[in-house]
Amino acid sequence: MRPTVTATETVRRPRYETGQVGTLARDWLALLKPRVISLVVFTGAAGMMMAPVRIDPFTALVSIFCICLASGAAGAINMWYDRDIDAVMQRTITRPVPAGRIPEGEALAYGVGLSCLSVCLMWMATNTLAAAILAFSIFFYSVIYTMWLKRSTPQNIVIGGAAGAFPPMIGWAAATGHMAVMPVVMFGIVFFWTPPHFWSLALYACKDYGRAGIPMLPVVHGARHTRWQIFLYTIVLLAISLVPSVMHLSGWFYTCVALALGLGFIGCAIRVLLEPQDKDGVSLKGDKAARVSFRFSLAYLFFLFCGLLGDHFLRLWGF
Ligand code: HEM
Ligand SMILES: CC(C)=CCC/C(C)=C/CC/C(C)=C/COP(=O)(O)OP(=O)(O)O
Repeated sequence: MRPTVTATETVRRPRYETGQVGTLARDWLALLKPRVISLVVFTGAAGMMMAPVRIDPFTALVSIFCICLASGAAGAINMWYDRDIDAVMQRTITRPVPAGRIPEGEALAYGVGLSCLSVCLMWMATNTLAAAILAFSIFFYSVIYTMWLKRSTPQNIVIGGAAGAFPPMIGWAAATGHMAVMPVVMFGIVFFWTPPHFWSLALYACKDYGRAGIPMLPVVHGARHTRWQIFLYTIVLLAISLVPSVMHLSGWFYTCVALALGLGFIGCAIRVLLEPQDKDGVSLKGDKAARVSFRFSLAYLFFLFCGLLGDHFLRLWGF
């Protein structure tokens, strides 16, 4: 059942400029959440490059394009379904569907159409395993996370985070046609990265989520509890990120990168924990530490996977 949104505060709705082709194209692009796609695609490409086989450049490009399409399609379905809550959150009110610039039916058709296209193309270009995981990721993000977990439990992104962790496995499967330990470890890294990534943002977007009636962790259990959870997850993340080193899947270069980034992320989490706050844990400093932690999370994942790739190629070239 679709919960009723309780809008208790009014939010500013921007003026819509009509008749501009560029503006319209930007809206269709915005439906795909392009900045999120960039990192999702990078993790998928990293999974593909870590695979111990040669994949021909054309197939590699098509596979990466399919991950890009699928991630965007899932984002469009997410924005179609969430149009009611996006319309009451300051952060999302300008999105094309709640702002009325793209009709909801067209957004849904776009998301479903691109989903089918991405899976079919992946299947034709690579193999059944890669296409199946791709289809499952779309289903997991748009149905399991968006339609079910997001509105029903504060553990929504812990479980739902699996959707965003599949791309390295998809990349690997596209290159090899089977699974192995390395892509599963990469899945684990993204899986445990997602909670500190998202909860850092949730700390400063808490009012928005509360207004929309979404049970995000800080809304349900408060900011103090969320700060501790971020800290604990960064510790678990450091441990998981060292699994490739412990299992001798990576060498000294990756170990150094993972240690430095992991300690950096824990440092951010400690700053979030110690930030001046009121008795409920609400920041007295405009959530500065949480904003830094969110930005760091993005850099963390990018550079950690760069570390894995760097190590892989260093070893391949005999260093
Ligand atoms: C279910 C898991 C996830 C949740 C709930 C989540 C949540 C969010 C939210 C709410 C934002 C802010 C978006 C906005 O303001 O429009 C964001 C930004 C971002 N997320 Fe995540 N995220 C998840 C997983 C991922 C994954 C797996 C990746 C990539 C591997 C990722 C990459 C990014 C990037 C790059 C941004 C910045 C976008 C920008 O600059 O506008 N996220 N995330
Ligand atoms: C290949 C494939 C299908 C990949 C999917 C990748 C994936 C799960 C990305 C999640 C990214 C994201 C911004 C989630 C936020 O959703 P939200 O609805 O909580 O955030 P919002 O409030 O900004 O809409």
